Amino acid sequence: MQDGENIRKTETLNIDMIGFIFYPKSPRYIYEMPDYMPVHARRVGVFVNEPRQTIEMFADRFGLNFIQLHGHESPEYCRSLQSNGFKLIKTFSISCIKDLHSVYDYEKYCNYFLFDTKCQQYGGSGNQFDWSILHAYNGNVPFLLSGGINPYSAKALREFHHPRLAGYDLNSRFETKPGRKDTERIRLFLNELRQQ
Ligand SMILES: O=C(O)c1ccccc1N[C@@H]1O[C@H](COP(=O)(O)O)[C@@H](O)[C@H]1O
Repeated sequence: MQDGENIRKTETLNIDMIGFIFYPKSPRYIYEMPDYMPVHARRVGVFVNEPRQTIEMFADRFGLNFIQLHGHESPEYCRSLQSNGFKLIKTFSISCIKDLHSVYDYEKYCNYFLFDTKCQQYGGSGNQFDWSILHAYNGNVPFLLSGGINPYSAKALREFHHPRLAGYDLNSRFETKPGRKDTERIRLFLNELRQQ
């Protein structure tokens, strides 16, 4: 998210985490702190194949609680970030069961995994993948479900169960424009999601 007032409003919806995209090619890219930063929601920084110095600089500047690695970062790189005190969310791009094979190499170093749709531009595609592929994931690390989740996804999400599912990542399908969330759309969606 990019705008202070928009962040403040979104946080009132009892969101657990709010994300900041530090990928320069993204329309959501941010490099200066907005005039309001989340207090209750955890701050997540999203990086794509960045060197450690860049992650450290933004983590310090934005007071990040989690680092989301959305590129081709290796297990060794995750190990080194973790040993420097970072809490990690490692993204895996999914289009078939084979895409889950490498996740187990990252287990020791990550607090969460994030399963997103495989696409050309790393993330923010707005497209969903076949969530049933995730039934093949039998690791211990909890995961966040991502990729094109939209205001009409609530029913399907309520019907999707997995013992390690820890949360949902709402991005481009809940925006008025890149980097700005439609808080009313999120509020209605959360109400529907929480229905029995
Ligand atoms: O949103 C972006 O611009 C972005 C760019 C580069 C890497 C990740 C990015 N966003 C992440 O992509 C997923 C899925 O988003 P969507 O729902 O399909 O729009 C999400 O984790 C975002 O944090």
